[in-house]
Order: sequence, then structure tokens, then C-alpha cells
Amino acid sequence: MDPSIFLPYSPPNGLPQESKLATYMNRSTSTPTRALGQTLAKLGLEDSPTFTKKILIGDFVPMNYFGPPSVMPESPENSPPNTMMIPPSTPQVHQENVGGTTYFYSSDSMNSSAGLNASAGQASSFAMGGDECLAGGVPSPYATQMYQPTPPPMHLTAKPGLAASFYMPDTIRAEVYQRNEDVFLTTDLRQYPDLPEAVEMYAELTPLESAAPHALATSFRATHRRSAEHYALRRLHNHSGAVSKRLEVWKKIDHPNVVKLHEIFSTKAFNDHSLVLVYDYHPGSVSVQQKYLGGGGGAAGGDTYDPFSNDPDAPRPYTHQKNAMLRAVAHGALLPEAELWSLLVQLTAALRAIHHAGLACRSLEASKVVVSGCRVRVAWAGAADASPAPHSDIGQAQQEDLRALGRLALSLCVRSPTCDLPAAMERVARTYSADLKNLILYLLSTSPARRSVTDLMPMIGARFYTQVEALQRRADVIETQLAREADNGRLLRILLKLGAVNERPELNMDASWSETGDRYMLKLFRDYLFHSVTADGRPWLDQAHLAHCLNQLDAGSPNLVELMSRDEQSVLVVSYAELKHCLDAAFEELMLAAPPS
Ligand SMILES: Nc1ncnc2c1ncn2[C@@H]1O[C@H](COP(=O)(O)OP(=O)(O)OP(=O)(O)O)[C@@H](O)[C@H]1O
Repeated sequence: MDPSIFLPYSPPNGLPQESKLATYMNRSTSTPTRALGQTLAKLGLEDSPTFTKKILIGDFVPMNYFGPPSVMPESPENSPPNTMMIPPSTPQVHQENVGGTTYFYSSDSMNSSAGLNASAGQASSFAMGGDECLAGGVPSPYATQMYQPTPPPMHLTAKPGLAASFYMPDTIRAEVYQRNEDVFLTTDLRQYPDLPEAVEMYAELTPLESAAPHALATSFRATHRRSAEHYALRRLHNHSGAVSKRLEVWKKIDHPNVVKLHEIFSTKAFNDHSLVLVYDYHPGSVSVQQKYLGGGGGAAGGDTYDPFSNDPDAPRPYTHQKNAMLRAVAHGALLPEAELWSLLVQLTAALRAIHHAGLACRSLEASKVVVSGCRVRVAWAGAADASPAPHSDIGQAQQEDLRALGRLALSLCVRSPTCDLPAAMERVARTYSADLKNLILYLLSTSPARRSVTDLMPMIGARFYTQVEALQRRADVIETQLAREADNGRLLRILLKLGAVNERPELNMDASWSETGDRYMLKLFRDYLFHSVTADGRPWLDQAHLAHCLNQLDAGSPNLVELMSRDEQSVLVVSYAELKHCLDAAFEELMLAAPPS
């Protein structure tokens, strides 16, 4: 621990009196004896030549480390369990004056092998009552000291280091923000005065696309009125016929590459007889059509070219050599083969699940496949099956699904929604691997022989493993981030508690509540955390140190910390376990005083 943390601190506007520390120290003598003092009482201070005098104070140790404050034992009979092997003895708290500064500590503090500046890594079997104490009283199913290691010291201003150690990489953050933006940036619904306020249990209907005047179907994002979850609704206009029983089978399909159908209902809320299909909403999704075949980067985009153009001035890719093709990939005019395989592997996985369920997709086209991040999903699955007739031959519909996948793959290869088949195949042959060409040819085949989606597996071959490996690598990165964010969440909760307690002007008509008793320790701890200064009085900011201290507080570690009063006359030597107990007790008091939520 940096020694500067103990340097004198002189706040500009007035200091609390030292008597506040004394208030804390002189709390009611009826306070029951607690484990810390009991266990450590036998340890003497004589070993330390630095200290000049020793005073016994009866009630230094905060109450009960073994249960929530509301069930705090008030008598020796309720003392910590015998399994703790704590010899009953009088707690000892010592007060020492060294160079004009008074130190308060319990004798066990001196026994800590790590001394006053013990670190988490040095956590010894300090007599705080074992692991139960580390959990701060409430038994926990996991080891509370298991948190991310403290990163090396760094200053709050050192942004690059901070970003790497405490925050998620920009790539993941961008993905998360994109999704949040989709969900949190609300559309002004006054733009859509004709939309009903709610349809069954779904409100805040926001169109997902601008509907054509005589559209047969429209899609919305909506919020479930009870759960507040977002859903994607597909409204089939004027659907007066019967509803196919197949939709019940579609509802059972739960696959990572198929958008899940949850419920179906008919409604007159749109002033007609509409059928509404309710799907999972995947924020930030764009259709394959939008992402690859239209708009920026696609064939319809700026720097791409149509290889089948009749315009004599158009670039003629047929005459280009391999490097021209590579340039086209680099500029986004062509999709890298790996990306194509990723799309195809995911779509074949979706088709496999759908066909195995005895269904057919019937709508596998670029506008009905959505992409979010690296995930590809078949959207509005089952919507084409809403009416019972006329799609009766499932086998034939499944064959048509394969052909639709072939057409989609070919469109992606040439980055154009429409293309001349022979010319497009020629281009695929020149640009991509033979495996990809053969897969597309197989899919587009019109031969009467029945094909199955599982036949595609040998053609996909080892590329399947590449996909699995890529997904696992991504999962690894996200798991690492999750662990970090879980720690950040934990630290935020503890900061929220500290913030609610520190400097509270009054509680239950007691204006001195936050300045006395346990709360005073917490105030000094807050000063220690946030208001430390360097030798020349400048703020000492080290986020690694802050995280380390908060982690120790959360874990209720037995390591010790020196808290100096603002007038620099007193130093309180306490363990994080004590501080944790103080925080839990103070927050519990606040909770009891708060109105029920
Ligand atoms: N489950 C979903 N979650 C989030 N967004 C989705 C979902 N399904 C589709 N979308 C998005 O909704 C938008 C509109 O989809 P929709 O299928 O209505 O488009 P469309 O091309 O206008 O088709 P149509 O003319 O048949 O309605 C697309 O941009 C698509 O990315």
C-alpha cells in the first residue's frame, strides 16, 4: 500500500471534532462482547517498540459478524458458534499515542502477519472467526474473496490502461451499445397516429419498416405490458381464414438460428381481422438484404459494381486478375469466403432444425434472414404457414427451401439480389473455392432426386470446425468480460451502499447519525478511499487501489486498514470485515427506515 495514503489530509472547510471518534470509541458499555476482540484479546502489544502506551477500551469491536444485524445477538449466549473455537475473554482495544497521533486498534491487529497494510493475497488465518467472517455474517454459497485480481496501479487519468483493465473492449461495447440504442431510443409514436395503443398484451407498437400502402403484412416492435420485454410482431392483414395447426409446431422450435415464435392471436385492433404472430425481438438486427445486398457496401452501394451490367463503361471483373478480386473483397464489394461460410453454416443449421420438425421454411430469402453481430437467424419463421392451404406437400417445400438457400448464397457471392445464373456461377468459380461452388450447384439442382440438408455436411466439411472454434473463441472473450462486469456490478452495489450512508444529513431525526458510531468509521473509510493525497498534497488517484479496497470490503477480509481522522489526531486500525459489518448494519438501518417499495 502506498505510504502516501497515510499522509495528513487537511480539508479546506472545517473538520469534525476528534470527539466523534471518541464518541465511537465510548459507545454504550452494554454493547456485547464480540468475536474479534474475544479472539484477539490475548495478543499483546509489547512486541512493538513503537507504541508508547496501551489503553483498554471495552466495546471497540462492532457487533456480530455472524448474522444479519436484525438478528444481532445481544447476549453472550448468542455469541458466535462454538465451532469457531473462540476463547471467551474480554475484548481489548488499544489506544496509542505516537508522535501526537492516537492509534486505536484491537490487539489482534498487531498479530496480523501482514501488519497494518496486509493485502488480500496475504490473508492469514487472522482470528476474525474464519470463513464465516469473510462472508460478513450472511452465509454465502460462494467464496466471497474470489474476485478478479487487482490490476497494477494506475491513475484515473491514464485512460488507455484503464480501458484495458476495467472496461470491455470497444468492439464488444459497440455491439452492446448498438443493441441498447435500438431498444432505448424510442420512436415518436405520434408519427403513427393510426396505430392502436395496444394490441392484446402488447403496447408501444413501433413499425420496423415503412409499410407499403397495400402491404399484406407489417412488422412492429412492441413492449409486453406486464413483463416490459420487447417482442417483434408480424401482423398478417385481413387474415380471416383458419389458422394452420403447424403454427403450434413452429412454437416448439427453439434454435439459435431461428427467431422464436411465442404466440399467435387474431385481433381487430387494426380495424380489420388481422393475425398477429409474436416473436423474440433481437435488438440491432438487420436483414441480409439490408446488410449485404442493399445500402452501403453492397452491390447497390457506392463502390461496388454489377458484374452483369450491360453498360460498356462498367468495370469488367471477368478480365481482372486475382488481385482485383482481393481488392474487391477489401473494399467490401465481395464478401470474404469465411463470412459466406459462416452465413451458410448457420442457415443450414436452421434448416436442419426446421426440416427435422417436419416443417418447411418457405420464406428463405434475403429480407427474411436477420443478422445481429455474428448471429444469423431465420426471421418470421412459420409466418408463411399461417394459412392451412395451399402448402400441403412438406417434402416438396423442403426441397424448395434448399433451392432458396442456393439462390441466397449465390446472391451473396455476387452481392446482388438478382443475377443471371450462368454468369453468376462463372464468377463464383473464379472468385471462390470449388467447395462453395459445388455447394451452390447442389442446392440449386433441379434434379428430381430427393436431397436433404444433412447431405450438405460433407461439403461444409472442416469449415464447420472453423465455425465452432470461432464461436468458442467469442464465448471465451465474452465470459472474461462477464466476469469483469460481474465484479464491476459488485463494486457498484457496495459504492451505492456507501453513498447512501456517508454524509447523510439525518436519519430518524438524528442529525448526527452519519457522523457517529459505525457510520463514522465508514466516513473515514470513504476519506481513505477517495480523499487520499500525495506527499505534496495532490489527490492520490489509483483506480486499482480503489478496486482492491472495495473488493476487500465486499469480501469482509481480515486485512487491516488505517483510517485517519480528518484532524489527523487519531488513527483507527480496523479490518475490512469490521467495515463490512458496519456498512451492512448502517444500510440495514436505512432500509428499515425507508418506505416499502
Ligand atoms: N425478430 C426480430 N427482431 C428484431 N428485428 C427484426 C426481427 N425480425 C425482423 N426484424 C427487422 O425488421 C425489419 C423489417 O422486417 P420485414 O420482414 O418486415 O421487412 P420487409 O423487407 O419490409 O418485408 P415485408 O415487406 O415482407 O414486410 C428488418 O429490418 C429486420 O431486420
